[in-house]
Amino acid sequence: MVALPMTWSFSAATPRRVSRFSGVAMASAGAKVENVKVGQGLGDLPKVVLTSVHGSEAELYLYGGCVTSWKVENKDLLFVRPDAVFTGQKPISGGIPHCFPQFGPGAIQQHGFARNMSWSIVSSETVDGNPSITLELKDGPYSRAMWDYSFQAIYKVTLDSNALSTELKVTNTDAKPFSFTTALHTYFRASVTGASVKGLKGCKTLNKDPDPKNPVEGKEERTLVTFPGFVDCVYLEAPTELQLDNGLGGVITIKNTNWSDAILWNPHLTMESCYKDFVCVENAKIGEVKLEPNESWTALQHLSIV
Ligand SMILES: O=P(O)(O)OC[C@H]1O[C@@H](O)[C@H](O)[C@@H](O)[C@@H]1O
Repeated sequence: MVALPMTWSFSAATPRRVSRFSGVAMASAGAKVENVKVGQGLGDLPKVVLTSVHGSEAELYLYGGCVTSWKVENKDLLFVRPDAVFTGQKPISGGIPHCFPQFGPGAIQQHGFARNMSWSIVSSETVDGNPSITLELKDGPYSRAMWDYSFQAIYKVTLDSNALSTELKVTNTDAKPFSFTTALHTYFRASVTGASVKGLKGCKTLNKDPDPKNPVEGKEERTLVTFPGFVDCVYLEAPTELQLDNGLGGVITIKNTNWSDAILWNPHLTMESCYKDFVCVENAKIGEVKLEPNESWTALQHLSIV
Protein backbone atom coordinates (compact mmCIF):
# COMPACT_ATOMS: atom_id res chain seq x y z
CA MET A 1 0.00 0.00 0.00
CA VAL A 2 1.31 3.41 -0.94
CA ALA A 3 1.76 6.18 1.59
CA LEU A 4 0.13 9.05 -0.23
CA PRO A 5 0.93 12.72 -0.04
CA MET A 6 -2.02 15.08 -0.37
CA THR A 7 -1.01 16.23 -3.83
CA TRP A 8 1.80 15.21 -6.05
CA SER A 9 2.17 16.44 -9.56
CA PHE A 10 4.42 16.45 -12.56
CA SER A 11 4.48 18.33 -15.77
CA ALA A 12 6.80 18.40 -18.71
CA ALA A 13 6.67 19.05 -22.41
CA THR A 14 9.64 16.79 -23.05
CA PRO A 15 10.44 13.38 -21.56
CA ARG A 16 10.79 13.43 -17.84
CA ARG A 17 10.96 10.36 -15.73
CA VAL A 18 10.33 10.11 -12.05
CA SER A 19 11.49 6.94 -10.40
CA ARG A 20 9.95 5.06 -7.55
CA PHE A 21 7.39 6.96 -5.61
CA SER A 22 8.96 8.13 -2.41
CA GLY A 23 5.88 9.17 -0.50
CA VAL A 24 7.23 12.71 -0.32
CA ALA A 25 5.18 15.54 -1.79
CA MET A 26 6.69 16.90 -4.98
CA ALA A 27 5.69 19.88 -7.06
CA SER A 28 6.63 20.66 -10.64
CA ALA A 29 8.72 23.73 -11.26
CA GLY A 30 7.38 26.29 -13.69
CA ALA A 31 4.68 23.93 -14.87
CA LYS A 32 1.72 25.22 -16.84
CA VAL A 33 -0.12 21.91 -17.02
CA GLU A 34 0.05 19.24 -14.37
CA ASN A 35 0.29 16.15 -16.51
CA VAL A 36 0.22 13.69 -13.62
CA LYS A 37 -1.51 14.65 -10.43
CA VAL A 38 -2.10 12.46 -7.42
CA GLY A 39 -4.79 13.47 -5.00
CA GLN A 40 -7.89 12.21 -3.30
CA GLY A 41 -10.85 10.88 -5.21
CA LEU A 42 -14.25 9.70 -4.08
CA GLY A 43 -14.26 8.23 -0.60
CA ASP A 44 -10.88 9.92 -0.09
CA LEU A 45 -9.26 7.10 -2.04
CA PRO A 46 -5.97 7.96 -3.79
CA LYS A 47 -6.65 8.99 -7.36
CA VAL A 48 -4.30 9.82 -10.25
CA VAL A 49 -5.34 12.32 -12.90
CA LEU A 50 -3.49 12.23 -16.23
CA THR A 51 -3.86 15.30 -18.44
CA SER A 52 -2.46 15.45 -21.94
CA VAL A 53 -1.49 18.82 -23.36
CA HIS A 54 -3.51 17.69 -26.38
CA GLY A 55 -6.74 17.96 -24.38
CA SER A 56 -7.54 14.41 -23.26
CA GLU A 57 -7.75 13.33 -19.62
CA ALA A 58 -7.85 10.07 -17.66
CA GLU A 59 -8.36 9.16 -14.03
CA LEU A 60 -7.42 6.06 -12.13
CA TYR A 61 -7.69 4.83 -8.59
CA LEU A 62 -4.83 3.06 -6.87
CA TYR A 63 -7.48 0.89 -5.25
CA GLY A 64 -7.84 -1.88 -7.81
CA GLY A 65 -5.45 -0.11 -10.20
CA CYS A 66 -8.69 0.90 -11.85
CA VAL A 67 -8.93 3.49 -14.65
CA THR A 68 -12.32 5.13 -14.07
CA SER A 69 -12.40 7.84 -16.71
CA TRP A 70 -10.98 8.50 -20.18
CA LYS A 71 -12.10 11.75 -21.73
CA VAL A 72 -11.48 12.88 -25.29
CA GLU A 73 -12.90 16.28 -26.21
CA ASN A 74 -14.52 16.34 -22.77
CA LYS A 75 -16.57 13.21 -23.48
CA ASP A 76 -16.02 10.32 -21.11
CA LEU A 77 -15.73 7.15 -23.15
CA LEU A 78 -15.73 4.90 -20.07
CA PHE A 79 -18.59 4.21 -17.69
CA VAL A 80 -18.77 3.78 -13.94
CA ARG A 81 -21.91 2.11 -12.67
CA PRO A 82 -24.15 4.17 -10.41
CA ASP A 83 -23.92 1.44 -7.77
CA ALA A 84 -20.11 1.64 -7.69
CA VAL A 85 -18.72 2.21 -4.22
CA PHE A 86 -15.49 3.98 -3.36
CA THR A 87 -14.88 2.62 0.10
CA GLY A 88 -11.81 0.50 -0.50
CA GLN A 89 -13.89 -2.47 0.63
CA LYS A 90 -15.42 -3.55 -2.66
CA PRO A 91 -14.10 -3.47 -6.24
CA ILE A 92 -14.93 -0.32 -8.17
CA SER A 93 -17.70 -1.33 -10.60
CA GLY A 94 -16.78 0.53 -13.72
CA GLY A 95 -13.96 1.88 -15.84
CA ILE A 96 -11.28 -0.75 -16.42
CA PRO A 97 -11.16 -3.16 -13.48
CA HIS A 98 -8.56 -5.91 -13.45
CA CYS A 99 -9.54 -9.54 -13.28
CA PHE A 100 -6.50 -11.36 -11.88
CA PRO A 101 -5.39 -14.06 -11.13
CA GLN A 102 -8.71 -15.55 -12.13
CA PHE A 103 -11.26 -14.44 -14.69
CA GLY A 104 -13.82 -16.76 -13.11
CA PRO A 105 -15.91 -18.43 -12.13
CA GLY A 106 -13.33 -20.57 -10.35
CA ALA A 107 -11.70 -21.51 -7.09
CA ILE A 108 -11.27 -18.01 -5.68
CA GLN A 109 -13.48 -14.93 -5.63
CA GLN A 110 -15.12 -13.91 -8.93
CA HIS A 111 -12.56 -11.99 -11.07
CA GLY A 112 -9.78 -12.49 -8.49
CA PHE A 113 -8.30 -10.06 -6.00
CA ALA A 114 -6.33 -7.49 -8.05
CA ARG A 115 -9.40 -5.28 -8.33
CA ASN A 116 -9.74 -5.02 -4.59
CA MET A 117 -6.16 -4.47 -3.51
CA SER A 118 -4.27 -1.18 -3.45
CA TRP A 119 -1.66 -0.80 -6.15
CA SER A 120 1.34 1.49 -5.62
CA ILE A 121 2.95 4.03 -7.90
CA VAL A 122 6.30 3.05 -9.40
CA SER A 123 6.99 5.93 -11.77
CA SER A 124 5.55 8.55 -14.04
CA GLU A 125 6.68 10.18 -17.23
CA THR A 126 5.50 12.66 -19.83
CA VAL A 127 6.53 12.39 -23.46
CA ASP A 128 5.51 15.10 -25.93
CA GLY A 129 2.86 16.28 -23.50
CA ASN A 130 1.36 12.80 -23.07
CA PRO A 131 1.56 11.44 -19.55
CA SER A 132 1.85 7.90 -18.26
CA ILE A 133 1.89 6.30 -14.87
CA THR A 134 3.19 2.91 -13.84
CA LEU A 135 1.61 0.99 -10.97
CA GLU A 136 2.66 -2.15 -9.18
CA LEU A 137 0.82 -4.86 -7.30
CA LYS A 138 2.55 -7.51 -5.23
CA ASP A 139 1.28 -10.39 -3.17
CA GLY A 140 0.48 -9.79 0.48
CA PRO A 141 -1.32 -11.62 3.28
CA TYR A 142 -4.72 -10.88 1.69
CA SER A 143 -3.79 -12.40 -1.69
CA ARG A 144 -1.73 -15.20 -0.14
CA ALA A 145 -4.76 -16.39 1.84
CA MET A 146 -6.49 -17.07 -1.52
CA TRP A 147 -3.62 -17.74 -3.86
CA ASP A 148 -0.39 -18.68 -2.16
CA TYR A 149 2.16 -17.33 -4.65
CA SER A 150 4.63 -14.49 -4.82
CA PHE A 151 4.02 -12.34 -7.88
CA GLN A 152 4.56 -8.86 -9.25
CA ALA A 153 2.14 -7.10 -11.62
CA ILE A 154 3.31 -3.93 -13.35
CA TYR A 155 0.65 -1.84 -15.06
CA LYS A 156 1.51 1.14 -17.23
CA VAL A 157 -1.28 3.48 -18.35
CA THR A 158 -0.48 5.99 -21.09
CA LEU A 159 -2.72 8.78 -22.30
CA ASP A 160 -2.47 10.18 -25.82
CA SER A 161 -4.50 12.83 -27.61
CA ASN A 162 -7.10 10.29 -28.74
CA ALA A 163 -5.91 7.05 -27.15
CA LEU A 164 -5.49 5.24 -23.86
CA SER A 165 -2.99 2.40 -23.72
CA THR A 166 -2.27 -0.08 -21.00
CA GLU A 167 0.52 -2.57 -20.58
CA LEU A 168 0.24 -5.32 -18.00
CA LYS A 169 3.27 -7.42 -17.07
CA VAL A 170 2.93 -10.27 -14.61
CA THR A 171 6.09 -11.86 -13.21
CA ASN A 172 6.42 -15.02 -11.19
CA THR A 173 8.59 -13.99 -8.22
CA ASP A 174 7.97 -17.30 -6.47
CA ALA A 175 10.18 -20.38 -6.35
CA LYS A 176 7.42 -22.54 -7.82
CA PRO A 177 5.41 -22.23 -11.05
CA PHE A 178 1.93 -20.73 -11.07
CA SER A 179 -0.95 -20.37 -13.54
CA PHE A 180 -3.53 -17.61 -13.87
CA THR A 181 -6.30 -16.25 -16.05
CA THR A 182 -6.91 -12.53 -16.41
CA ALA A 183 -8.90 -9.78 -18.13
CA LEU A 184 -9.37 -6.05 -18.40
CA HIS A 185 -13.09 -5.72 -17.68
CA THR A 186 -13.59 -2.49 -19.63
CA TYR A 187 -16.92 -0.69 -19.23
CA PHE A 188 -17.57 1.56 -22.23
CA ARG A 189 -20.17 4.29 -22.08
CA ALA A 190 -22.75 3.38 -24.73
CA SER A 191 -26.33 3.45 -25.81
CA VAL A 192 -26.99 -0.27 -25.59
CA THR A 193 -29.66 -0.26 -28.29
CA GLY A 194 -27.26 1.32 -30.81
CA ALA A 195 -24.01 -0.36 -29.75
CA SER A 196 -22.28 -3.03 -31.81
CA VAL A 197 -18.91 -4.77 -31.95
CA LYS A 198 -17.20 -5.61 -35.22
CA GLY A 199 -14.41 -8.14 -35.69
CA LEU A 200 -15.69 -11.23 -33.89
CA LYS A 201 -17.23 -13.12 -36.80
CA GLY A 202 -15.88 -16.66 -37.02
CA CYS A 203 -14.65 -16.81 -33.40
CA LYS A 204 -15.40 -19.80 -31.24
CA THR A 205 -17.77 -18.72 -28.46
CA LEU A 206 -18.48 -19.85 -24.92
CA ASN A 207 -21.88 -18.48 -24.05
CA LYS A 208 -22.14 -18.05 -20.28
CA ASP A 209 -25.86 -17.42 -20.49
CA PRO A 210 -27.72 -19.08 -18.81
CA ASP A 211 -25.10 -20.91 -16.71
CA PRO A 212 -21.65 -19.28 -16.35
CA LYS A 213 -20.25 -22.53 -14.91
CA ASN A 214 -21.38 -24.55 -17.93
CA PRO A 215 -20.89 -22.31 -20.95
CA VAL A 216 -22.35 -23.44 -24.27
CA GLU A 217 -19.89 -23.72 -27.15
CA GLY A 218 -20.72 -22.07 -30.45
CA LYS A 219 -19.41 -19.92 -33.29
CA GLU A 220 -20.09 -16.23 -33.91
CA GLU A 221 -21.80 -15.76 -37.28
CA ARG A 222 -22.55 -12.03 -37.06
CA THR A 223 -20.43 -9.29 -38.58
CA LEU A 224 -21.85 -6.81 -36.10
CA VAL A 225 -22.55 -8.22 -32.67
CA THR A 226 -25.28 -6.28 -30.88
CA PHE A 227 -26.72 -6.27 -27.36
CA PRO A 228 -30.45 -7.02 -27.76
CA GLY A 229 -30.79 -8.54 -24.26
CA PHE A 230 -28.64 -10.15 -21.58
CA VAL A 231 -25.17 -10.85 -23.05
CA ASP A 232 -22.37 -12.77 -21.36
CA CYS A 233 -20.17 -14.43 -23.96
CA VAL A 234 -16.50 -15.37 -24.24
CA TYR A 235 -14.83 -15.20 -27.67
CA LEU A 236 -11.82 -17.47 -27.95
CA GLU A 237 -8.86 -16.49 -30.14
CA ALA A 238 -10.37 -13.10 -30.84
CA PRO A 239 -8.56 -10.86 -33.33
CA THR A 240 -6.06 -8.22 -32.29
CA GLU A 241 -8.43 -5.45 -33.34
CA LEU A 242 -12.12 -4.89 -32.61
CA GLN A 243 -14.29 -1.89 -33.29
CA LEU A 244 -16.95 -0.77 -30.89
CA ASP A 245 -19.64 1.56 -32.17
CA ASN A 246 -20.86 2.97 -28.87
CA GLY A 247 -24.19 4.08 -30.30
CA LEU A 248 -23.42 7.59 -29.12
CA GLY A 249 -21.66 8.74 -32.28
CA GLY A 250 -18.24 7.28 -31.46
CA VAL A 251 -16.32 4.33 -32.87
CA ILE A 252 -13.62 3.05 -30.55
CA THR A 253 -10.86 0.85 -31.90
CA ILE A 254 -9.75 -1.76 -29.39
CA LYS A 255 -6.35 -3.18 -30.31
CA ASN A 256 -4.38 -5.67 -28.30
CA THR A 257 -1.21 -7.66 -28.16
CA ASN A 258 -1.31 -10.97 -26.31
CA TRP A 259 -4.83 -10.61 -24.89
CA SER A 260 -5.94 -13.61 -26.92
CA ASP A 261 -9.62 -13.70 -25.97
CA ALA A 262 -12.52 -11.28 -25.55
CA ILE A 263 -15.74 -11.09 -23.56
CA LEU A 264 -18.91 -9.14 -24.27
CA TRP A 265 -21.13 -8.46 -21.30
CA ASN A 266 -24.28 -6.49 -20.68
CA PRO A 267 -26.47 -7.36 -17.70
CA HIS A 268 -29.74 -6.14 -19.27
CA LEU A 269 -32.62 -6.13 -16.77
CA THR A 270 -30.50 -7.61 -13.99
CA MET A 271 -29.14 -4.06 -13.67
CA GLU A 272 -32.20 -2.15 -14.67
CA SER A 273 -30.94 1.25 -13.54
CA CYS A 274 -27.90 1.37 -15.84
CA TYR A 275 -27.72 -1.43 -18.41
CA LYS A 276 -28.80 0.91 -21.22
CA ASP A 277 -25.79 3.14 -20.65
CA PHE A 278 -22.82 0.79 -21.11
CA VAL A 279 -21.42 -2.33 -22.68
CA CYS A 280 -18.38 -4.26 -21.52
CA VAL A 281 -15.87 -5.32 -24.16
CA GLU A 282 -13.12 -7.11 -22.29
CA ASN A 283 -9.72 -8.20 -23.44
CA ALA A 284 -8.93 -11.44 -21.67
CA LYS A 285 -6.74 -14.46 -21.32
CA ILE A 286 -9.16 -17.29 -20.67
CA GLY A 287 -6.74 -20.17 -21.19
CA GLU A 288 -4.32 -20.41 -18.28
CA VAL A 289 -1.00 -18.63 -18.51
CA LYS A 290 1.67 -20.74 -16.81
CA LEU A 291 4.78 -18.99 -15.54
CA GLU A 292 7.89 -20.68 -14.21
CA PRO A 293 9.88 -18.82 -11.54
CA ASN A 294 11.24 -15.51 -12.94
CA GLU A 295 9.13 -15.78 -16.09
CA SER A 296 6.88 -12.92 -17.17
CA TRP A 297 3.81 -12.47 -19.34
CA THR A 298 2.97 -9.12 -20.94
CA ALA A 299 -0.17 -7.90 -22.74
CA LEU A 300 -1.09 -4.55 -24.26
CA GLN A 301 -4.42 -2.87 -24.83
CA HIS A 302 -4.77 0.22 -27.02
CA LEU A 303 -8.08 2.10 -27.10
CA SER A 304 -8.48 4.91 -29.59
CA ILE A 305 -11.21 7.04 -31.07
CA VAL A 306 -11.09 8.94 -34.32
O1 LIG B 1 -20.27 -8.06 -11.26
P1 LIG B 1 -18.85 -8.51 -11.56
O2 LIG B 1 -18.26 -9.45 -10.55
O3 LIG B 1 -17.98 -7.34 -11.84
O4 LIG B 1 -18.94 -9.35 -12.89
C1 LIG B 1 -19.70 -8.90 -13.92
C2 LIG B 1 -19.66 -9.86 -15.10
O5 LIG B 1 -18.36 -9.80 -15.66
C3 LIG B 1 -18.21 -10.48 -16.89
O6 LIG B 1 -16.89 -10.35 -17.31
C4 LIG B 1 -18.53 -11.94 -16.69
O7 LIG B 1 -18.42 -12.60 -17.93
C5 LIG B 1 -19.91 -12.09 -16.10
O8 LIG B 1 -20.20 -13.46 -15.88
C6 LIG B 1 -20.03 -11.30 -14.80
O9 LIG B 1 -21.33 -11.37 -14.29
